Amino acid sequence: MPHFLDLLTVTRAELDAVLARSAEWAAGSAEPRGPRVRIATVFAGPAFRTRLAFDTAIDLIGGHRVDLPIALGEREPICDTAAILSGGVDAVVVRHGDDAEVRELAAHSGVPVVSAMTALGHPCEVVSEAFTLRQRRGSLDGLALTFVGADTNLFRSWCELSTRYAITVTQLAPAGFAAPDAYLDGIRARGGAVATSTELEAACSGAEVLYCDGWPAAALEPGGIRDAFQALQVTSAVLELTAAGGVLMHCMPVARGNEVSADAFADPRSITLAAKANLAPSHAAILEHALGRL
Ligand SMILES: NC(=O)NCCC[C@H](N)C(=O)O
Repeated sequence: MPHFLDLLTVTRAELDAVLARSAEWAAGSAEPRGPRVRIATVFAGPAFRTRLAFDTAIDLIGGHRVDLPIALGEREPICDTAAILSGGVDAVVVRHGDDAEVRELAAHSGVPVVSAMTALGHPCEVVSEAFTLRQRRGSLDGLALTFVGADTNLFRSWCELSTRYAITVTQLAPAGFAAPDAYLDGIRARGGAVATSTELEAACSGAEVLYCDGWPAAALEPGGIRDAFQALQVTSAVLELTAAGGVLMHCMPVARGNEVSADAFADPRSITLAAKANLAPSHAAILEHALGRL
């Protein structure tokens, strides 16, 4: 079953096909393939952008979206939810914090399961951001990306992508917020190129992409940790350190004045909003991949 739960269990060839198909959807030149499908969405939280993107994506590929306001694992065993979904829809898109529970759903599912974010990964978002960068520079290979933030789901999906393309991912975070060495070594063992840094200038100098995530909850309180994150804020001056053509991307929602200054976010080098416009086309391609249509 071609589930889409992370970027380690898809091949580079499959990702290439997803990116190529994303370009067709983005250009408005694609037509749905195959018969009409029914796709369930199970989203924890508001998931504003993700709902919008998947609703559009499902519409693009010729599907009907069945939005299910259920909380995975809350009222029945996940295997029972999986059994009902398998009989009722052609694929399931799920946003749920507990990564293991999403994998449990997939393990029991007779239809493809696509992760629309867990605490450990955000593969669809990163594919969409990567698609945006590929459109700009022609290829992903050779990309140097500095991830500004804690060890988050988005950071991990970028690390995973670095095992599929020649991307170097450097995490810039205060001491104590770097991803564990065991995780980073696992990525390296799979061919990924990952590093960590606590030094703003060193980590951002020459980067092609500064990718920001929001602060962890602990950094929102006044005091030491907040100050440590504040010191790594991406400002216009930090953007000046990047390589020629360097860009800023933010996963959103953005907290201006925290991880990024208002002027840096508004800078023409911030391609965040252009990237978000690529969510629907790339998600359409991911769904087609999961449905075996690429
Ligand atoms: N565009 C998005 O889906 N953003 C998600 C925010 C990611 C953040 N690390 C979170 O887990 O809340």
